[in-house]
Amino acid sequence: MDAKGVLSAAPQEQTAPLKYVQDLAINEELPQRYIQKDVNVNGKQVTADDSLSVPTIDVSRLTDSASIEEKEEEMEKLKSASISWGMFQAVGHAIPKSLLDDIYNISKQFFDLPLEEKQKYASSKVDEVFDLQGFGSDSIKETNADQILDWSDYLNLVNEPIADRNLQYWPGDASLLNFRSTLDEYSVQTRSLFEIIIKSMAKSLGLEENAFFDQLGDPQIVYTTFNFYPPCPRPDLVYGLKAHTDGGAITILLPDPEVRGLQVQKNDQWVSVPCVPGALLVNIGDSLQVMSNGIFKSPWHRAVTNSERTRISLGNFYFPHHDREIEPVASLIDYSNPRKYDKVKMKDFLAVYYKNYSEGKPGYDWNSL
Ligand SMILES: O=C(O)CCC(=O)C(=O)O
Ligand SMILES: [Fe+2]
Repeated sequence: MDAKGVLSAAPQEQTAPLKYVQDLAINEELPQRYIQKDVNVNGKQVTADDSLSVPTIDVSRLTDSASIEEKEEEMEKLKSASISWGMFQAVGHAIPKSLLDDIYNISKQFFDLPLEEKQKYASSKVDEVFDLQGFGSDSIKETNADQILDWSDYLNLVNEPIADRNLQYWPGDASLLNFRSTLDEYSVQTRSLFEIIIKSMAKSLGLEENAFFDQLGDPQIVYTTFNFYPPCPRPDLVYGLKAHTDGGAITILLPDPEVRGLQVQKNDQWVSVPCVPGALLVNIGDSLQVMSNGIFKSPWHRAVTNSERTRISLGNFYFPHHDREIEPVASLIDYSNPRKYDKVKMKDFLAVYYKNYSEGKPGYDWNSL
């Protein structure tokens, strides 16, 4: 999501953030509540097996500019990546490198603003279900007093539908020139990429191309989250973002072009995701895992910290509308793959998802409640 703050299980007061992590990184000793108790965050669990690497999909080969053979071949790769990893590097996506550079630079400029300026866009308490927007940092939720905090600040925005944008949280030109126009341009382009991917994913399973897309409803909800991870004095003990699954159908992530930090779990091992210039990282979220009846995986992933360099990432999260009900596509249910999930209203799904998220559990365990 994000996850981390955009959603809230129920209307409730939220404890104000203790501090922005950017401040902590400069000024203070590491507070206890960021320290993981039982893991060596950057330790042995990370695989050294070089043959385990996140697959790459050439999106240009999924479009009409490709031959039938190319399309079939790439669709097969997409299917296999979605089943076995739930994550891939998207290349050939037609979004100009200059636009990726612009949106990255704007993100960096936002976090570089003086704190008083950023606080103009600060998240306030949760006043509506599923609505914590703005600039903030991880905070202890009432539902989970033992929560260990993530070493990151964020700016969360509802991006689509455009009518639902809450512009008080969107840095305006007086703070940061071109923030809105650049994010707009980036979002138009990532939306086309999202549609190509989700339709190709349906076709790769032999479904009609809108089988997943239509379940998302109209309007769909798109959240944009900017993640800012300052250098951390104890990267061995502290997560930038604790392990989680994303809740939407698909996430399109612009990872930091130079600083690694994202890790994804595969075969019970953590695999570090390399920086690939010009690529976007796509991952499946819990709602698409449900719609695909568990055939596609919503991967368990996390961001680790480092002691030297700031890292920034930017995610666009494509969600079904809160009022939609989602369920496995009927033709993906059969004797060999019986129904894994009941029909569920997104609102109910998200309430459980967010609770699980803050407790460090996979969101899709909602079905066990
Ligand atoms: O910073 C990253 O690489 C991961 C971000 C992420 O997983 C998220 O925002 O949900
Ligand atoms: Fe994520």
